[in-house]
Amino acid sequence: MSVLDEILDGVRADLADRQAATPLERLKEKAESAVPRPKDVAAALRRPGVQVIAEVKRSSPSKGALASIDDPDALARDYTAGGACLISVLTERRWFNGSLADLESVRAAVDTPLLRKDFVVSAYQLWEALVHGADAVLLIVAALEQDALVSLVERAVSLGLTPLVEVHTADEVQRALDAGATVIGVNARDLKTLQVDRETFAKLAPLVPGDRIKIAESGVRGPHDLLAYAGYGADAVLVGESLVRGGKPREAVADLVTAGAHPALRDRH
Ligand SMILES: O=C(O)c1ccccc1NCC(=O)[C@H](O)[C@H](O)COP(=O)(O)O
Repeated sequence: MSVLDEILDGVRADLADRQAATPLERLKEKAESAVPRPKDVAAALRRPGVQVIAEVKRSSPSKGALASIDDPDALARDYTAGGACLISVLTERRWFNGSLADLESVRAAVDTPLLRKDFVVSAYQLWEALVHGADAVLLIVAALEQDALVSLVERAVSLGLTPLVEVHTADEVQRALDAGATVIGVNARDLKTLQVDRETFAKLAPLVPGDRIKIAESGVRGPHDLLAYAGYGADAVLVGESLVRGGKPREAVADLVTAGAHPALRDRH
């Protein structure tokens, strides 16, 4: 069994518990009564230069505990002050020590668009994302059969959520395009082996049509990695570990944003 399979088993078990506690109809009532329409995440990602997506990440399967992050809203404020265009909030509990409460807390703290970073296998999780303040939601191609991926992309869009469709192989790029993805994340991390290969983006980016938004995920240690990804056409980078471990998240994001704003990178869309 791969790491991804293990993660998905736990996700399905925890999801069943939440569905038993809060029926879908209740989520829908909450969404219709008290939730503003999600923000236009694609517009944020299409701003000039290479954008920075900053992640709230306490732990991970590959590195274990990273940072306690007792105050996710304070971290989100630092990310926003540094210039992040989108904040990724890991909500998976067992491996990442995240929660929907984290998403809700960050939503209350900043106006920056938010990505629910989880292992989505059901439309119920899209409604959860909406109700807890997300503007975008991660859909991992490797975790989904094609019919489920197509259905979840359509459902997310119908709810106003921007699907960030994550790939790691050429076949998954094609599946993402076939599903209508407009925002494609290329994860340098193989979710089955946990190995990080920063060359993955260079290999797959040419397969993504120029009218789609390309995000380079994982392995960004600093501005040099952002510039390397930019050289292969990244519109944005998604960064977790180096930000939560570095001790100065606002400054670290600002350094990445400055690199992404280099004049040579401005006219890219
Ligand atoms: O980070 C992991 O170990 C991991 C393992 C299995 C599935 C997903 C995983 N991480 C989610 C991500 O993709 C990263 O959190 C995100 O791309 C940021 O990566 P990094 O900057 O390297 O922390």
